[in-house]
Amino acid sequence: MNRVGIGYDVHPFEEGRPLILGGIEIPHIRGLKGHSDADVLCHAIADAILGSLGLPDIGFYFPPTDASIEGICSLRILEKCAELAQEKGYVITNVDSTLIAEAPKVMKHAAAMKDKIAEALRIQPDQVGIKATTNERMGFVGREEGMAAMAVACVEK
Ligand SMILES: Nc1ccn([C@@H]2O[C@H](COP(=O)(O)O)[C@@H](O)[C@H]2O)c(=O)n1
Ligand SMILES: C[C@@]1(CO)OP(=O)(O)OP(=O)(O)OC[C@H]1O
Repeated sequence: MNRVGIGYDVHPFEEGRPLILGGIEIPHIRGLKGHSDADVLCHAIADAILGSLGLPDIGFYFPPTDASIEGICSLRILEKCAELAQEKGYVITNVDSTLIAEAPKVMKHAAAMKDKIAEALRIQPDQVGIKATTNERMGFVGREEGMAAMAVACVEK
């Protein structure tokens, strides 16, 4: 059986934090705000996988109220998603994602992000899609107030 899930996330920028996307630190003048490392791309991918498995969303497994996960590396969240898929007898066929951000340009880091995400999900880098677009200067992304990400995941058993 094949199943598909979707995920979406958004985080505001915050001065003085590192910018973590796809499990790597990307040079930029500021990072994203969050209870976790605020890796908006990994969060969208996590929700896509959880959705494909018919499970509750990321906040169920990693509640924003849980002080013990403050600053958690979102690759750990993807590892949990891979565990849950395995427990339910599914393999992750592929994930695809789009980061929506005015700046910085991220595609030069796509290969490094794919490697990290694939390792956490126990799949191959070519099973991980990463794309990026600006928001053509429109809306909160266009004003550089934050970033958004969307993702889909396919699983099979
Ligand atoms: N944060 C971003 C946004 C975009 N890119 C790359 O630039 C290309 C053009 O983006 P437009 O929004 O102007 O269409 C896009 O296809 C990406 O390759 C990026 O690297 N980082
Ligand atoms: C993983 C969590 C934990 O607080 O990360 P946050 O940084 O709060 O990010 P968000 O995408 O708003 O919600 C997911 C949360 O469950």
